[in-house]
Amino acid sequence: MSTGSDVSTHSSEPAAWNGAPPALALRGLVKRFGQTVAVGGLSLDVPTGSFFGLVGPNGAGKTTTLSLTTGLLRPDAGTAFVLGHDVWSDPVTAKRLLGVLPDGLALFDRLTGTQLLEYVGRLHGLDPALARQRSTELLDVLDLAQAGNTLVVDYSAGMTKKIGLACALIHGPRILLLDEPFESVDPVSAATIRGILRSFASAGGTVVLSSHVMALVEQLCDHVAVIAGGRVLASGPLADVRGDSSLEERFVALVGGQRDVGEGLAWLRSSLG
Ligand SMILES: Nc1ncnc2c1ncn2[C@@H]1O[C@H](COP(=O)(O)OP(=O)(O)OP(=O)(O)O)[C@@H](O)[C@H]1O
Repeated sequence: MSTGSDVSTHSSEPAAWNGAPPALALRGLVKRFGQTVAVGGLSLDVPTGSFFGLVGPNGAGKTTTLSLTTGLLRPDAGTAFVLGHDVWSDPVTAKRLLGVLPDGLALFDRLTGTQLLEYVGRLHGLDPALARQRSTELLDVLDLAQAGNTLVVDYSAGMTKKIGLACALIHGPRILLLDEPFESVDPVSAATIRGILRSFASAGGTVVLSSHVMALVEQLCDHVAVIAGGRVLASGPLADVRGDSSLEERFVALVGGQRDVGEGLAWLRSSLG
């Protein structure tokens, strides 16, 4: 397991690999928004073929880190390598390898689900017949077939998440980067998505997901990184990070800050009497 202290020894120098590069190598990523340091010198390796969980408290910098990794946000310092390709100096190659489900994704929501998927497939260079075949299959597997002719703007939150996932999958990426993929998704669809992701990983694909649900991360992921304050507090194989405790206990111990309400919010209780 690596911890925040040894992570700080990474630099933002170009990476050199011993053998095959990892799926993702983040090197000294920094991103500020005004006075806020969202990501403060974050370095992390995601092994190829791993099922990697990113966990951290609200505002820890998970979404910003994923956006820096996918080229959606430009870092103030540092860079990200996708299978050895620098996201900023070789963006086309790097992005072709990625399937991304961003947080609060902006979809072309005046298209129907079918149109959107075929459009995204064509953008990725699929020929029309293949884009259509894959979109039909994805809509079917994700239980969206009935909604294929509905405008995406009229989808529920969970349906929007699922069509976003389908968009991330349609070109057959090597690495999936998924920001809260299970948020708002019903249990049956969640089981389907778990099945899709597991079969992708067991075929050699790499999955990186962020989640606040520790039980889910423990169930799915073989590697995990705990992020807080824009830095990695711990990362490595799940069993090493977790140790003898549950991931949730380890998370709370690392991150701290749990508030005891005590006598506070008295007005909330008194209004009941
Ligand atoms: N576009 C932005 N403008 C200003 N501040 C931002 C912006 N995006 C993120 N931040 C700030 O950067 C920090 C990290 O935010 P980020 O969304 O990356 O955290 P997170 O770990 O994904 O949080 P959550 O679990 O709540 O989704 C927070 O303090 C947030 O307020």
